[in-house]
Amino acid sequence: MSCATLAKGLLDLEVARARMIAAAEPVRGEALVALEQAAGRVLARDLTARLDMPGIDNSAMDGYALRLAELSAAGLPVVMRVAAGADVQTLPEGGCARIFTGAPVPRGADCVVPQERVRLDEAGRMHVVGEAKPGANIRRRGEEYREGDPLLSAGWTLDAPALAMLASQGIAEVPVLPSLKVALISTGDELIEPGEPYVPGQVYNSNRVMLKALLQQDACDVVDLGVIADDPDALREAFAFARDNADLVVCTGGVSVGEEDHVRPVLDELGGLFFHGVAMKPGKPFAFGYLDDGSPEGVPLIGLPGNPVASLVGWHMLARPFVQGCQGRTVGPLQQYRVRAGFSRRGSPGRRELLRVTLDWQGDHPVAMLAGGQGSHMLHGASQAHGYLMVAADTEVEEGHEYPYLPAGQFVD
Ligand SMILES: Nc1nc2c(c(=O)[nH]1)N[C@H]1C(S)=C(S)[C@@H](COP(=O)(O)OP(=O)(O)OC[C@H]3O[C@@H](n4cnc5c(N)ncnc54)[C@H](O)[C@@H]3O)O[C@H]1N2
Ligand code: MOO
Repeated sequence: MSCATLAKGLLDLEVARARMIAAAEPVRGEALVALEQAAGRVLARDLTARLDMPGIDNSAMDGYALRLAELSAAGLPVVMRVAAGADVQTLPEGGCARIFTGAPVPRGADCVVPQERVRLDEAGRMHVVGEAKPGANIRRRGEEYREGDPLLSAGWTLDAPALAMLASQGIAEVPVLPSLKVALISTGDELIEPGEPYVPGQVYNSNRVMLKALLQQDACDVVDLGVIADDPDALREAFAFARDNADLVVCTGGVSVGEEDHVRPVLDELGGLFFHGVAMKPGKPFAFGYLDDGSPEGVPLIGLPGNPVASLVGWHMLARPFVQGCQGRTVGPLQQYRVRAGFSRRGSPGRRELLRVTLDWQGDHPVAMLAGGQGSHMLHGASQAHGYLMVAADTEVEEGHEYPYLPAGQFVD
């Protein structure tokens, strides 16, 4: 998108995203944690295999292990039985072994035939029905990787399959980067907490639980400072505490231009603003800066808009890539592919719009439909969405035309 089309004073979304990624400094240090505690954590060092995988030749099927050369119309007597966990034995000549999935293939056997493809005669001899091929159904030692081969690189996020692979190597503890400590602040005199009695005019604090969940999903340690009043002194005090007790400060609300919006002036006073205002809808008044802690740059602060969906979009597009960079994770480009719109809609002047949509897969191609109301205060649509349809500034959405679609799965990887 050309910058000429941007609303005045607003940064292009891709430029803002690139700035956030470039500004992220990975946390330093290393901690050894148990595998069970390591989900979502980031690997601090490259890991190599301790063992060949698989560790021994073993059977891929419940069946019979044999020497192919010994197969004849007379069949083979079943002379041994090997279950998973047994020692590696040698197959006596002229016989076959009853074998189970994962069990060590006896020395000498060169094929396993699944039990569905054999017939046992009255004398208990095994006959293969159909063809048997050399090496069939044997999982060879080291066929996946060998001792010393690279397994995972530093910066890898430890998800369930990665943890399972490490467990399969007998690894019980992993070296990870320290958790990012994030102070979370909600601002707004109108905010009440879920569970409190409803008072018309007051607003339940939904950003707090949303951001806590998002931060925790990304394995951050959250220092929740609760709600801070719309008052510069209170905000100053909260920012100073957050700066001294966290690696990053995230606050919501009070980041726009009204006289009740104190985030920007207090940030100017306690540190410095890096940028404020991004040409995206929702999420325009996104602010990023540093709180001065005496170091060259200080403690980063992200100011997300108060409107809940603006906060969510600001997190997905800009705050999360910064957090991932600070966690030592590699941040890739936004994943997108083109999808046809199943609706028409007027364009957003000067701002790229991120419409919350569902994908309808009933036809021969997916069609994006609006997931619900698109106001930046409308959480229902956001809760139903499968992803965002990204529409350039000043661009009308025309039914049947294709637009970039950003699947939501990329924001929880
Ligand atoms: N004159 C202008 N007014 C506004 C502009 C503008 O450019 N000029 N921008 C609008 C846009 S866009 C957005 S987004 C909002 C963001 O404003 P703030 O970040 O200052 O947020 P607040 O004013 O504090 O609150 C906005 C809205 O969100 C509700 N809110 C706030 N915190 C929470 C929370 N924790 N949980 C649930 N809801 C929350 C709040 O009650 C307000 O309804 O500014 C526009 N205005
Ligand atoms: O950026 Mo605001 O989020 O349009 O409502």
